[in-house]
Amino acid sequence: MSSKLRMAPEVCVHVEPPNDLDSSSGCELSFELSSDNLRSPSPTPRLRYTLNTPGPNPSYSPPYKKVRALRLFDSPLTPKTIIEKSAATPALRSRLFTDKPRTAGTSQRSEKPTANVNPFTPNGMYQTKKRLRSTSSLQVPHFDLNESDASDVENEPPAKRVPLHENNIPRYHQEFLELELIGSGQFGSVYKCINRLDGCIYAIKKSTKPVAGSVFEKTALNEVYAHAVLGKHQHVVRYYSAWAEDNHMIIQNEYCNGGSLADRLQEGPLSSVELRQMLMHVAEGLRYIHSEALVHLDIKPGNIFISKEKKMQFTNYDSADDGFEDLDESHYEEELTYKIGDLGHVTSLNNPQVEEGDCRYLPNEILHEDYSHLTKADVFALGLTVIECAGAGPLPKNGDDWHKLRRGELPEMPTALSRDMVNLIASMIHPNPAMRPAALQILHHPALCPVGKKTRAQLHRELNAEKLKNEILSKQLKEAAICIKTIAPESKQMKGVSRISNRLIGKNFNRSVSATTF
Ligand SMILES: Nc1ncnc2c1ncn2[C@@H]1O[C@H](COP(=O)(O)OP(=O)(O)OP(=O)(O)O)[C@@H](O)[C@H]1O
Ligand SMILES: [Mg+2]
Repeated sequence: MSSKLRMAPEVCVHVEPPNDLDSSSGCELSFELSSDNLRSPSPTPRLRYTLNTPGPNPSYSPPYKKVRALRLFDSPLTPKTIIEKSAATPALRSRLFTDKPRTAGTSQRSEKPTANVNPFTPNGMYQTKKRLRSTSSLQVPHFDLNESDASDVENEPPAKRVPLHENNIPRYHQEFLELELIGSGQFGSVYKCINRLDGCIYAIKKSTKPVAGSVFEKTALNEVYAHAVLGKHQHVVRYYSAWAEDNHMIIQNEYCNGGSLADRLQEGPLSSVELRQMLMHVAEGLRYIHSEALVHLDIKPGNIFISKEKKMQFTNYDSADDGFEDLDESHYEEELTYKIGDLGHVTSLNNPQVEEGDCRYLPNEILHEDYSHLTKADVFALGLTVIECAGAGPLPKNGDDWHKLRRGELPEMPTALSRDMVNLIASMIHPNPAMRPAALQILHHPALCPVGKKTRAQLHRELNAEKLKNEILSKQLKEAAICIKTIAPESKQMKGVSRISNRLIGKNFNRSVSATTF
């Protein structure tokens, strides 16, 4: 593309912009040289210029003050070199030129840097809604004065704007050290990796097949979109990043060191306490997902992950050398957190694109394409997950037993469960989805909230009282330690006292109990 200054009558100069110069520069230039800006002739021009203006008496002199200001005529610079120079001046360049060449007829919008629109973000959902509204208004012809809205939508660029195959980045081996394969499923294989830079462990999921440009690209992106939106909850596997490499989709997630719930079930059913905890955690995760107007649609033990963490069970106090070294050893206990993962089937409640999950956990209504109670499909799948964890697995894929479960009939469950728990599970697999509890109702059910009759305020009061008691006991313990130190004058004697105190308090003795002995 070139901007053209007409020179009359003898010379015609083409101003060739640099390769990355777009037509906007031409626009500016031609504006600058408009007839409005014509000024008086300049002294002895080397070249005689004229503007291609409709006005009378075209001048054979430099056309206007700003061009003279460029010192075109008393410097060896040609218009071409001026533009080349200006291209090298960032401030001016950024004003004049955009980074990408603009082709004729390309709209302003296409020059924006491209990025996908995540359909699960509020903005993405809004755009989908608009698109749906416009489609439905096209299907039912009517005189809608709100046309501008629909035409806006037609002009909307597509949500997926970054072709994966054009965005391959070789990050995997550069950034991560592969430790081991930790699992594989329908979509891909998951590797335990250590990030070379931050030294932390991650679960990296790689699609088995190249997805870029294939029908699986949408599914792969769906998982990334869902992870990106649902990345901030204790009971949802955390997402860090995703990219395409060798046309495969790669997702970097939080590593759950306890494996999947399905792996855990290989060791036998959960106890009633474990079952209660698992149900509470997954229901919390579901409540969060549903509150974001999304549904998981593939809840099952293989997609619930366990994170094991050593947690200190006792408040630590000042660890100065007080002769109570045994007591300073923190008492750790392993704490399990269940997290919902594998978000490949997530869809939005506003515009459900249902991809049926595992048939063992699928409720009847989804098979009949009734999507009016999608959140309850997750509740149903969680109900069956609980049944499996209580020892009634493996669940049937079809046949009479499959139908029995869909009729709401509970199988034999080896784990001893309270009546409340049995009632809760039965309600979760109710044949009528409307009758199943919502995730929040599960959390408030007496089976999970045995203190359900106590109000929040009451629970807070009790908690504060316990904290206060704990604080007083810790203080007493500390004072006792100081007291022992001051009583024992010599280190030899001190050793004796320490021995006595060790004997008195004991390594495995509960600190709060030992404090009461003073
Ligand atoms: N974040 C993680 N931490 C630990 N292990 C994981 C993690 N993610 C996946 N895994 C392991 O990899 C297996 C497969 O993972 P995932 O379910 O995400 O893959 P998939 O291909 O989508 O499976 P599906 O067959 O359910 O579609 C899991 O069952 C689990 O054993
Ligand atoms: Mg899975």
